[in-house]
Amino acid sequence: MNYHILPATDLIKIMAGYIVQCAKKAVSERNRFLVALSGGSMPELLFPALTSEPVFSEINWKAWHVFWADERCVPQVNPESNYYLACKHLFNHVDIPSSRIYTPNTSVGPTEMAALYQLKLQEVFHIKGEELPRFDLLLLGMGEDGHTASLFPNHPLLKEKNRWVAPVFDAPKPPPERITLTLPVINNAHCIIFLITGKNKAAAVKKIILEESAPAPLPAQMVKPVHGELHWFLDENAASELGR
Ligand SMILES: O=C(O)[C@H](O)[C@@H](O)[C@H](O)[C@H](O)COP(=O)(O)O
Repeated sequence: MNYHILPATDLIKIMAGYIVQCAKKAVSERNRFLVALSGGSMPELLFPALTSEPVFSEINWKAWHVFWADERCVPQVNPESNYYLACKHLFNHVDIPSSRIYTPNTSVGPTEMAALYQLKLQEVFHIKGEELPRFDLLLLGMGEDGHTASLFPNHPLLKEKNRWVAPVFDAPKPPPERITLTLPVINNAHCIIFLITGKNKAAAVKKIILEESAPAPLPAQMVKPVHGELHWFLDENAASELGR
């Protein structure tokens, strides 16, 4: 795991630079960039750094294929929707073809929404047989309880082995109904970058980094790419209990 601890403005600049490199590598090796976004504070904090110079022109936006690590089961026009936030802070400012933005269908219930999203992954990643989708980049946040995507502490979905996308009916962070990528898919990514800011995350960050061998690991702690890179970008507030 690689930690980057910096004041918030520098943190976002450096993180944007990593995203540029990751996208360039994917495009040069595989001709496209498969990324999954998160919601929460990330769109507002990070996306303005991607949509403005010097980063904006460094990115081949037409090569992006965009999924979500999780989505809330709310209409897409609802400000609680992760798609809505991505539109506001990213899609409205860049030229990603709309056919490459894979928005979960929120007009059906969580079970069908998750199943349809899994089929979409299968189609776009050209999966046949037993393989797992392999994202070039997953952008993840972490809640103060240590949840990531919509995988919450002590939830049975932390043990999911088969499904790539699962419905959630009981998220402790509202809204309760969501869909989420599961750990096997998350941990199969080429690169995973967490953005974690704010003092309210400091206790969970401390627990994860300094008490690594706790008996019940927090969801964010279970994110360990099998054959990929893991980066944690922490602002000084989130890192404030690390006793550096
Ligand atoms: O839709 C969501 O709720 C998210 O994708 C979720 O996993 C988020 O990333 C964390 O809760 C952190 O959110 P904050 O950055 O707002 O603390």
